[in-house]
Amino acid sequence: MFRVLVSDSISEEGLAPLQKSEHIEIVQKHVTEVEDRLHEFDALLVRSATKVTEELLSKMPNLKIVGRAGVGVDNIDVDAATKHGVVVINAPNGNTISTAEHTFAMMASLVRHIPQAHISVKSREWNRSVFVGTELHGKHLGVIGFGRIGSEVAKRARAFGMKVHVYDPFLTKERAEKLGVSVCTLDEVLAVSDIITVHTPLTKETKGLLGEKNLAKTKKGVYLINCARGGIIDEQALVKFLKNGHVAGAALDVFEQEPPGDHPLLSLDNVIVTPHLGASTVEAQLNVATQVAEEVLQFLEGKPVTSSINLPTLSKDIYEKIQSFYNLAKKMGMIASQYMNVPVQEVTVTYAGTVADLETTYITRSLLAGFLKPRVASTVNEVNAAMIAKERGITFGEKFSNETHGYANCISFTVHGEQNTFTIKGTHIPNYGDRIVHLNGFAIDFAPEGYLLYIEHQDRPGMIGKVGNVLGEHQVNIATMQVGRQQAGGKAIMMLSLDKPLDDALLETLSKIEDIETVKKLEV
Ligand SMILES: NC(=O)C1=CN([C@@H]2O[C@H](COP(=O)(O)OP(=O)(O)OC[C@H]3O[C@@H](n4cnc5c(N)ncnc54)[C@H](O)[C@@H]3O)[C@@H](O)[C@H]2O)C=CC1
Ligand SMILES: O=C(O)C(=O)COP(=O)(O)O
Repeated sequence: MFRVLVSDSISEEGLAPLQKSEHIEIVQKHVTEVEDRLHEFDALLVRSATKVTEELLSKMPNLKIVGRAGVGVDNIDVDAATKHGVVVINAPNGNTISTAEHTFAMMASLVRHIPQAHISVKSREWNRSVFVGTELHGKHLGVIGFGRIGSEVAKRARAFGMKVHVYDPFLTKERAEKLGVSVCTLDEVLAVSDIITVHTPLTKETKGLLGEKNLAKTKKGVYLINCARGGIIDEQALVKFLKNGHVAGAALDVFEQEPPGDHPLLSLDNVIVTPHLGASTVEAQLNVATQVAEEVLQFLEGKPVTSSINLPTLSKDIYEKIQSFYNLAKKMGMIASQYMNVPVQEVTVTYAGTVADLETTYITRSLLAGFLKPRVASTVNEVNAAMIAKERGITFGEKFSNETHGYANCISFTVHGEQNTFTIKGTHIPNYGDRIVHLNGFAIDFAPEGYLLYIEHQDRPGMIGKVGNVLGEHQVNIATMQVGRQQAGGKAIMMLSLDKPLDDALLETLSKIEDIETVKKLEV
């Protein structure tokens, strides 16, 4: 049974995929109302109100996934989530149209003074001359951030006969041409626009992007719109430029602090505001809730997520292709880690054959997670494996090669310790399974599963019998056994799979058999 905490107001209808599952219990309460139960939850669903902080995450040790029913994840400490091995997903497309429409509603309201006129008429006034507006037709619209919402705003602006100038450092000319907008530098947008609307995420680069310096580069009488994130337009600077008349008016759906409290902006007549309503439509809420509910359900069922913020995203098709390698890699990592139970500085994974054409980043993360699992007390998985490796000073690299050793695909994993190096090679054979085909310089062939016993010894007659006897005497049944050697009479290895785990005393007994050099138990 999985428990999902829905902390913000999320469409009931959208939660249906989760509600239908008999393996899921949904609790719809704010995180602060279930302080004493936080450790029970496997998934957390939020909008922009709940702050998913490091502190909250550390109170939720069972948490596996945070679903943001919306776009912006600035209320989620994604680095902390990654550190805790918690996947963060969002619903990037579901509220695009609603937010673009809201931006447009704000733009029309702003230049035609609709909110102010509305209040005036409701106050029994009839002041037509005070509310003379300007047309949108023929005006220059500056769009800063030309992603999903910015481009939908631009389409609507073109339909209104506006000229659209776009600044987005990641925008290709090709995409801009397709949408009939002109690509500009930030300074060009600032200089030419009658109205500027921002549609970027809030990042180090965009925080205060429209501050005093850049506002001074705008046309006198410019209108500004922010339906993206509070802080992209610096609020203090905005107050100054509204008061001195350089900025004719501003329409704000978002604020640096939400709610903004008694902010000076709210006292200015040329500022119109809404309480973060961009995504608040029935349609958008249904879309985003359905999207995250479906993804969370899939994830809890062990399937891939498609809109993860802190994992490489995979389509279902690609996931199905890599799944076998992903499992094989994890097991190889676990074996290597237990074999080299010493400090490790560097690991390298090499892909050859069909696997080399797949999304190997994901496979490498799985391998690293398997490798770190026996070494790390806290949760380690594909989400945080790279971060934990880095924290522990383990460098890791990916290579590609043509050496398949006769298999259709081959993954090699080399671990460099202070004194020695260990290499394991594995392959996945469809309809047969995972096989380890090379271990520390020996050709071998075994399934990486269950309780394994690895022995390095001198190749002498009777070695197998001696090991079999000791195990038999201690009631340990051998399920399978594989041997390998470099040359007759030289160094040899045995890999046994056992029906139960070995205790350390028995391991000690085995290591004392003459000509046995190394004994290791490996659990996969
Ligand atoms: N008011 C509301 O209720 C809602 C607000 N939003 C917010 O709207 C914003 C845009 O959302 P989407 O269009 O879905 O995101 P998106 O990711 O599709 O687009 C963002 C664009 O900003 C561009 N960008 C990034 N850094 C930039 C910079 N320094 N200068 C200029 N451009 C930059 C990116 O290249 C990208 O094209 C986000 O902040 C999101 O959180 C989204 C939905 C609802
Ligand atoms: O999706 C976004 O980025 C939004 O800002 C929408 O926020 P909300 O879900 O309405 O609290």
